Order: sequence, then structure tokens, then C-alpha cells
Amino acid sequence: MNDILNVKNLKVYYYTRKGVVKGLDDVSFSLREGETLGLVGESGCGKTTLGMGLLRMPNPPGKIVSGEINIDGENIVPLKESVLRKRVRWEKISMVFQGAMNSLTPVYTIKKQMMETLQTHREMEEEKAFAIIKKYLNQVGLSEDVLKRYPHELSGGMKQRVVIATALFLEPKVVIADEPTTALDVVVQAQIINLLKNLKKDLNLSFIFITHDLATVAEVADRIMVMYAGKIAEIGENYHIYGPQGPAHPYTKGLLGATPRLHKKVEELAFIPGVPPDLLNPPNGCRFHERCPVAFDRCKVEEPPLKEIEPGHFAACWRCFDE
Ligand SMILES: Nc1ncnc2c1ncn2[C@@H]1O[C@H](COP(=O)(O)OP(=O)(O)OP(=O)(O)O)[C@@H](O)[C@H]1O
Repeated sequence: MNDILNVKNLKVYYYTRKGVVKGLDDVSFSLREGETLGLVGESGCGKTTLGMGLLRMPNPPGKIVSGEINIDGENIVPLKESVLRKRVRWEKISMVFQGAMNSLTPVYTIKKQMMETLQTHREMEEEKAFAIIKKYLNQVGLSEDVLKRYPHELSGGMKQRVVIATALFLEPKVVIADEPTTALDVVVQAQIINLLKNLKKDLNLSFIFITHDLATVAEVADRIMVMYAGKIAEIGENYHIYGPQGPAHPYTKGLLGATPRLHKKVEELAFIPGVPPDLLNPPNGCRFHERCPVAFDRCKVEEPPLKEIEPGHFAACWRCFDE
């Protein structure tokens, strides 16, 4: 499978009054055509920073400091904002923002909001725009009837479908979905997951699925990328993380240990002691060493690289390397 997205040494820093927050620090990975890459990690580990960075619109005061974002073979980091707007953002890569379904404008009908979004990005007559809107409403399983309604007249699941349809209007190849099922009840969560799976198949989309929920990501993702403190801790195929052998990195092990599972009776859920480090002043060596149950001296002083430990499975941990 070809790579549709290839990210090299990407750094996104926030220049705050207190100092520089290294929200994303030297991250490299690729996304294959037609795959779903699940991006997981605790709150504050850099998931949204990565998602917004890939669209080249980091939240202020964030800036892309260095690195490459190659989409379909083109590095978009040096492109002018006008070029990005014209032919990259939403056209090649788009995003379902975290909490977007709650940001629909309450005083506009769904038709007005969808029409406005589409016509802002592409000049077209109302009739043509309407045909596209109907096509994508259909694609996400909504009837035209929703068009005349206001957001408060729709359920959470319907609003999320509207947001997903809107992200697809300009036929992007890569879609980043940031916590698309959070705040939905479990039945609706399952419906949205199935929808995303079907869209991926029908439209040959590639997804980056951001979540802190390891159970959901196991269900949707072909590969899993685990982030910790602005860096990648582990990347592997779904079976590398969830298979019988289990993950390699102590952080991923900790995350999985802290996830309730239906088929396993546990006396007490494990947890990872402490909190993620302050990215204004991250620790030396491995950023996880202060919370790691198997850390040794080297981890405190030398940062482990992200290294292939078996075909297609990478981890950044001195304990995982045969040395
Ligand atoms: N606008 C901002 N200004 C300053 N620092 C920020 C900003 N946005 C994020 N950060 C910092 O960047 C780091 C990564 O945050 P980010 O929001 O990307 O994490 P996340 O994994 O998406 O968290 P969550 O799951 O809570 O959304 C954190 O240390 C956070 O405090």
C-alpha cells in the first residue's frame, strides 16, 4: 500500500508568555492509502496538536517550527496560506474537529450552514451545491429532511453525521477525526464507528482517528500510534498492540492495563502513577521515565529513538531494544 501522508520530524511549539511548550516534538510517521491509523494517549500528549498541525492550522500561539508534511507526495509546510486554502485544506486533508457537533450555529438551519461551508470553499451555483450536500447527507445516512431543521432539533448522532458529511464535501483523501464519538451514548457511538468504517471503504478514505479510548480504537484502527508527552512512544499493527503478545512500550502497557475490559474480571484496574510532564520543561532522557515501572539509569539521561523492534512494529524504549 502506498503512503498518502508522510510526516517527517514535525515540531509544533506553543510560544506562550511562560515559555515554549513543545506540544509536538520531532514526530515522524506515515499513513497508508485506505487505512485507519488510531492515535491514542492521555490528555495533553499532543494528539490535537498533531491533528491541527497536519492541516497547518495550529491553535494560537502554536507554530510549525520545522519538519515536513507530505500529502500525496507534496510537502505542504512551505506552501503559502492562499495556496493551502485553494487546493490542500479540505480538498486533500480535512478534519472533524473535537466537539464540532456542539459548535453548529444554533440560529441557522442545517441547510444554511452546509451551504455556507461549501460555497466558502468552492464557487458554485446553489443548485450544484445542493446536489453535493444531498449526496453526502445520503452517504452519512441522513435524509434531506434534516436540512430545514435547526441544530437543537437533531440528536447528537445526527449532528455528528452532519459534521462528518461537511468534512467530506471537497472529497479529501485524508480525514482526521478528533474524538468523533466522545460525548455520544454507546449505541450512537457504535453507529458512528460503523459509518466511518463504511465511508473508508466506499470512498477509499484514509483516516487518522484520534481518541483516548483504547477500546474504541481497537475496533476501528488498522494500526495504532501511541503518543506520550509530544512524542511517539509506539506504533504498530492492531495485532501488535492488542494481540496475545501485547504492546512493547511500558506506557502502552500501562494504558491498556487501565482500560476496563468486558471479558476480563479484574479485582482492581491498574493505573499509571503520576501525571504527564509539563511540556514547558520536559524531563531529560525518556519523557516517560519518571512514571515508568521498568526505567533504569540510561532512561534518565538518554532519549530512546523510535526503532523497529519487529517488522512494522516500532517503539521508543531502551528496554525494547536488543542491545
Ligand atoms: N493553545 C495552546 N497554547 C498553549 N499550549 C497548548 C495549547 N494547546 C495545547 N497546548 C499544550 O500542548 C500539549 C499538547 O496538547 P494537546 O491538546 O495537543 O493534547 P491532546 O492529547 O489532544 O489532549 P486532549 O486529549 O485533552 O485533547 C499540552 O501540554 C498542552 O498544554
